[in-house]
Amino acid sequence: MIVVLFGSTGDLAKRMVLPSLYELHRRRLLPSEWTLIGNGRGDRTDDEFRSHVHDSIVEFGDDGPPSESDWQSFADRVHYAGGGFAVDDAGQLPDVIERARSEIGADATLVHYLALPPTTFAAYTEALAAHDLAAGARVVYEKPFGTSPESFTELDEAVHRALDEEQVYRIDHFLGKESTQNLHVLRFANGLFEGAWNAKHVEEIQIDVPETLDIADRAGFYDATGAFLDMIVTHLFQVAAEVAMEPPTSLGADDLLDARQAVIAAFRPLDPAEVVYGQYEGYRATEGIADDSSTETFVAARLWVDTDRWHGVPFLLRTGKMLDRSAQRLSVVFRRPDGPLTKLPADGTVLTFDLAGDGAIQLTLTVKRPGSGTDLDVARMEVPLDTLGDGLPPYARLIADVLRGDRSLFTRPDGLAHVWEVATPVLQHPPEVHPYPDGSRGPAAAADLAGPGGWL
Ligand SMILES: NC(=O)C1=CN([C@@H]2O[C@H](COP(=O)(O)OP(=O)(O)OC[C@H]3O[C@@H](n4cnc5c(N)ncnc54)[C@H](OP(=O)(O)O)[C@@H]3O)[C@@H](O)[C@H]2O)C=CC1
Ligand SMILES: O=C1O[C@H](COP(=O)(O)O)[C@@H](O)[C@H](O)[C@H]1O
Repeated sequence: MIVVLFGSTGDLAKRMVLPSLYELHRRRLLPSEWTLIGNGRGDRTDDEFRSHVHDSIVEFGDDGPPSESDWQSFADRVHYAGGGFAVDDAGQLPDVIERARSEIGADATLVHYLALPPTTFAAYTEALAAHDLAAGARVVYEKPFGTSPESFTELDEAVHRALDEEQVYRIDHFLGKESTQNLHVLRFANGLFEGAWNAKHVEEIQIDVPETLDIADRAGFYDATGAFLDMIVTHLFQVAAEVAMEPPTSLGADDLLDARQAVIAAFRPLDPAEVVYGQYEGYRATEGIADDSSTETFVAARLWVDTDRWHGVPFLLRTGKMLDRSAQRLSVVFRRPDGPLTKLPADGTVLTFDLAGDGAIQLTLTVKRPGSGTDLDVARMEVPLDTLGDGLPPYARLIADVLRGDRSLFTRPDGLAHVWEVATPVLQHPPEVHPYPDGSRGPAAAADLAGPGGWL
């Protein structure tokens, strides 16, 4: 297997892709014969690139500096091909690939990872075809796959001129999180939940991803993108689809992918009146951000899923930068049962998937407080997923899936095409942007979107 990492000197490569490849190597999860070729527009020697890879692993890997023996066996397989890569000039890449093929086999599968600015995806795809590097290859696209409905369609067409859909892996790393995958396992493995996974029993779904992070490192990218495209129509929609999907025929790759894409087609186009935008007060003072920027750094939205299962159940989505805390929580809020007990708390039965870090599943229940009488209390139990085994970080997990040829945790163009239809009313009529203090909970207007129990 020959992994070509385009954009290998960039931010994502440094933070995620290179440390993940090393993690897979350390855990012996890479194929027995593999080579990594970093690509970029500048010129570097193999050793200079290896040194960059080492620094990335030390800074962003999970386990600190690599051991000498693990590092040496990794570094020996790392090469660099400079001079860029374009239709009219392929730079050094074809020669470096030829050398790799002569070492590990002429039939080695090519995996191209496009860790590049999204505006360059189409041009690099065309260049792969032009230089005969597309046939039989797997190609990984970072997010966002298109930055508008029009650019999505153009990119999709460019990709399918060069590749069959089976060759394409569009990454959304929230699908690679352990807790996200546990959503369908927990639901379909436990009658307790599958029987109650519908509008009769569920009051609302909340997907809440507040971040304390600012955008200083990525001002240019962020100001052109905003929270709605960066997080809502990508990660939060995909997670919503994981919750909302109908039972797939099996948990096999194609069936899971089908089920997720099918339910996205039932997402109702968002109503701008049900979307709140905010911008943190210090945003415009950031270097690289215009004094009058109206980019949203916070979004709260009420999404409806038009299937019988979810009729009338709001999916409340919220995310923002520079908030008072960081969390990634998906909560299924169950309805209060009719019956002899009155004055039940609105959030007295909640199943929560903590998507951050190693992940956890929490169950909040209304119980009787010990003692005389029937005083109620709300208690929470938790299963931290790392107590059950050693999971892989999301990027490592998804890269391992690409290497195995498993597309179940990737996105598909039919689903993405509908995502743009759902987003269009908001893109055409963006809501007013409410300022919010740095380190706060976001604009007060967002509170009104939530149901009787408020945001959890
Ligand atoms: N950074 C992050 O945290 C995340 C990023 N992503 C996605 O990953 C992809 C890469 O992001 P990121 O690494 O931050 O991006 P960068 O801006 O760091 O760009 C990556 C590399 O692309 C190369 N490049 C090739 N062609 C061009 C070009 N025409 N203009 C500019 N650079 C070019 C550059 O390398 P060289 O100069 O060597 O050619 C650059 O270092 C994007 O699609 C992004 O949306 C997704 C999630 C998180
Ligand atoms: O893709 C992105 O995700 C991160 C949050 O993801 P994490 O799980 O790695 O913390 C977000 O901060 C960033 O803005 C967005 O581009």
